[in-house]
Amino acid sequence: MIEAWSVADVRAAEHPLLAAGDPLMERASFALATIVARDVARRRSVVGPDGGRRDGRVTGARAVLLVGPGNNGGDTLFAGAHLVRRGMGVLAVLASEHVHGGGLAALRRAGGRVVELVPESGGEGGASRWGDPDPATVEDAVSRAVGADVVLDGLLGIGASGALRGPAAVLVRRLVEVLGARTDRDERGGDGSVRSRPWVVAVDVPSGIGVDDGTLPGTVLRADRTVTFGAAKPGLLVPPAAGAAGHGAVVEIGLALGADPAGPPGPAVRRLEARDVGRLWTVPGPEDQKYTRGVLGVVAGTPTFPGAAVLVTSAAVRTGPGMVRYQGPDDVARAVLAARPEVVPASGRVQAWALGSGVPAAAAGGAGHDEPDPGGQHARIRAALADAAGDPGGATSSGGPVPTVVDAGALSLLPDRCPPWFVLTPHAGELATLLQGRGEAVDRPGVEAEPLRWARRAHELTGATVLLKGSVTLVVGPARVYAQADAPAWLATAGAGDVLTGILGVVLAGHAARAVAEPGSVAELAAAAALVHGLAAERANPGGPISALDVAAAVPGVVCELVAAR
Ligand SMILES: NC(=O)C1=CN([C@@H]2O[C@H](COP(=O)(O)OP(=O)(O)OC[C@H]3O[C@@H](n4cnc5c(N)ncnc54)[C@H](OP(=O)(O)O)[C@@H]3O)[C@@H](O)[C@H]2O)[C@@H](O)CC1
Ligand SMILES: Nc1ncnc2c1ncn2[C@@H]1O[C@H](COP(=O)(O)OP(=O)(O)O)[C@@H](O)[C@H]1O
Ligand SMILES: [K+]
Repeated sequence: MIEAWSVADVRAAEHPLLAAGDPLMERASFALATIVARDVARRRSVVGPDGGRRDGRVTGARAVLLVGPGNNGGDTLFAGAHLVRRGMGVLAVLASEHVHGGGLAALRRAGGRVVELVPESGGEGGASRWGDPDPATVEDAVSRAVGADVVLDGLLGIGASGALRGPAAVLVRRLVEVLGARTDRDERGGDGSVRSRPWVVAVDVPSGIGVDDGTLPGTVLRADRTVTFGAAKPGLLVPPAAGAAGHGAVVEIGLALGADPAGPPGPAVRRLEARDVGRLWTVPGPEDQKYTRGVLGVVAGTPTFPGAAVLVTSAAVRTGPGMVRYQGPDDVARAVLAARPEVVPASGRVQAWALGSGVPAAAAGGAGHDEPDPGGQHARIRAALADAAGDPGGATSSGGPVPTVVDAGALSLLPDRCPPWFVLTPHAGELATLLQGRGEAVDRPGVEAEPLRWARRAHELTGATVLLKGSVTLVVGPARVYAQADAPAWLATAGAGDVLTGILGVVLAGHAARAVAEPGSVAELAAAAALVHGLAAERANPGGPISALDVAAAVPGVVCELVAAR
């Protein structure tokens, strides 16, 4: 599991170490330089006599450091000194009135070059604070950066507030413009020697991201790699900022995060990895029979949208439940059975529900709609929601509350308050509609700009666990947040969400008692389902187009590998 800690928690953990004189910056900058040198060697790899590639030389490679006012700039300058000692040509661009004095002195001693960023007009005059380094205009600095092998973004770290300001902001905007015009295809010629884009390494975080909330308050230089110190930060996992972080590397610097029982309750954001999910998968034993393994009840699809019912049930059957029961109009049930003869088209006791995929939302206010209840599915969903909440008077009694996936049209049928074992699975547009219905003024772009904030808000307003779908799937439940980024972008295809509904339903059915008794566990189960969904999408056709049904077909293989590796 990757654990991301808030800025406040990182600062609190750093405090006693700094007070004791621990050389945190030395550790951080040495590790940073080691990773940068390794990346540069890989990027400069050459074809050997045997035809295989081997790492190239670091000596002679060029690094440009973008240096801001704080310790983030300090880390970058010290790392620059290490890179000079490894034979690299290093140029620091000072983008701030003040920079870390010790770092600057170390870089100079090592033999690194320094320029001071000045406004295009030539500056306001006055002596330079940095021992008269050469002035560099934004255009100079950009052309140096673009021509380098590697650029280290050390403008701002966890001390950032809001968008980059001042000359650093101008520099980054221009650099992004120039780099944006170069495609990844430009990177390497056939002999491996052509590089028209430098490798960009963000120091601790890409400068100017919302470190705790994952927002992008202004232009940010997208990194190919982020080397982060002590622990991952939420903004490296949460969109949209996560998209600027590239590959991750966490450098251990001795912070005892999570070790103090009186300290913070846990990481701000978590990301499950494959081995975590293998461990929590329910594997049947000899004593099991179909009813002990978990039965999933599905209410999905309408005569107009029968495909969703086929997709939910297909994915569910492929995920390994004891049984899948389907409830819906006869012609939809026939389509389900034609695709999946394993499905039982009758009501009965279930350990989890999957509701609403392919069912239109109820019209606001209810009355006056052409077809107020398409195929009778709204009535079935209402009954199932009451059953799931533990209402004993319902037509289908499961004998107690059961965990439930609430997708698509079922989101419009929720009660005011839900138990945390309801998992709402909106995409950004559906989340905006749900929030509008509860008095929030937010639209789809608003949700996309601040998905963590709005998923949290939906959790607060409804009480339910909220799984917000997207390239990174966010799950917010009681005291837990997960950010899963397991899926290829090819998964953005109609019906993919229905497949997730089926997978998640079966995961919940396999852990029904725990989900109800320990509300905190529901978010983890939902994150696990998102991981399986994403891996199945990749496995369905690595690197190419996929159909939703192909994702469902790939689930058994993914589960098999996860379980075998635990
Ligand atoms: N934590 C750890 O364990 C370790 C941390 N380490 C390193 O320290 C880094 C944190 O250092 P830091 O506290 O000096 O903050 P950092 O981000 O470099 O700069 C703050 C300065 O930027 C300014 N500023 C703020 N926003 C701005 C904006 N939008 N646009 C322009 N300027 C802005 C702000 O000015 P102010 O807003 O206060 O006027 C202030 O002067 C951390 O990321 C890591 O790299 C490691 O060395 C080892 C262990
Ligand atoms: N850019 C992307 N990269 C990876 N996965 C994505 C991306 N965009 C969407 N997804 C995933 O694809 C699925 C789409 O679901 P949804 O929007 O509900 O579609 P549908 O309702 O047609 O099934 C979700 O699981 C979502 O997380
Ligand atoms: K940075």
